[in-house]
Amino acid sequence: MSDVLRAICNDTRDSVARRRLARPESVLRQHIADANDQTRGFAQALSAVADRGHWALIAEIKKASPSAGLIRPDFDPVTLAQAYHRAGAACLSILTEETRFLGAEEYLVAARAAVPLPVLRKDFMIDPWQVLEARAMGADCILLILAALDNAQAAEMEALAHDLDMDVLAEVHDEGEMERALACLTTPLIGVNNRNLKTLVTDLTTTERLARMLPEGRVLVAESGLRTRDDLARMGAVGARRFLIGEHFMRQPDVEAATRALIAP
Ligand SMILES: O=P(O)(O)OC[C@@H](O)[C@@H](O)c1c[nH]c2ccccc12
Repeated sequence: MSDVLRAICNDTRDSVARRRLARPESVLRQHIADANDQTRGFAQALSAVADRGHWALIAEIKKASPSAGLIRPDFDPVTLAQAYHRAGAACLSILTEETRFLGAEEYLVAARAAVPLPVLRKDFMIDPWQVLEARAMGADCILLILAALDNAQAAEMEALAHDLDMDVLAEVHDEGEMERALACLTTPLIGVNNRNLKTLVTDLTTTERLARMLPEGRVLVAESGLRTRDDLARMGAVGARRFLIGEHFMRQPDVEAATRALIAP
């Protein structure tokens, strides 16, 4: 069986080596200092919505994916960000991985400038340099995929993100990764990915199984494969109030209407 995650991380390692030559750590740090841009409070924005009893949506901007191929040919990150914002999304998630997801740093920069929402940089973080890069491009939160990291790497990247005032979404897919995330990370945001990144198979019972492992002080983000109000209700039944949804919205001609329809009370 081919391991998609491993292949993507290998490509990412090469691409990071190239990008780092153009913008070494000192350059990124100077850029961050010069920009003097405040982050927007990603976890806080989700809680503000969830605590009022509404579904808190992290709305994803994604042109393509390894499982679906090209999802949205007429892709415009600014139009999509504005539609999500008008529809009441709490936050955005923007793919910056270039090879398999056809993402780009420019998409994140342009979308974030167009709306006041906090933004997750959705990428495969395997090197602390990428955390600085994320902050330099304007990310308010980074994703740490436990399946791609050992505990020491995850903890180091989380500490750096927090130093830079970014939030961290820890992503897990099985019991072992959940235990590791809870043991080595302090972030409240625990994402359960219903999609196995090694096989790309999606199964909503993943969140149902892992939700019960969450202790007090951590909050669940249900990720991937969510398309219907029934899906959200199912995730809600095990305590999820926060959802990360991309492909379903990217396939809709009217993204604003589809977003409203899914998260309406
Ligand atoms: O498009 P979906 O099935 O609604 O899923 C969104 C998001 O969860 C998915 O893009 C994702 C979750 N974890 C990831 C890690 C890397 C790349 C992508 C992802």
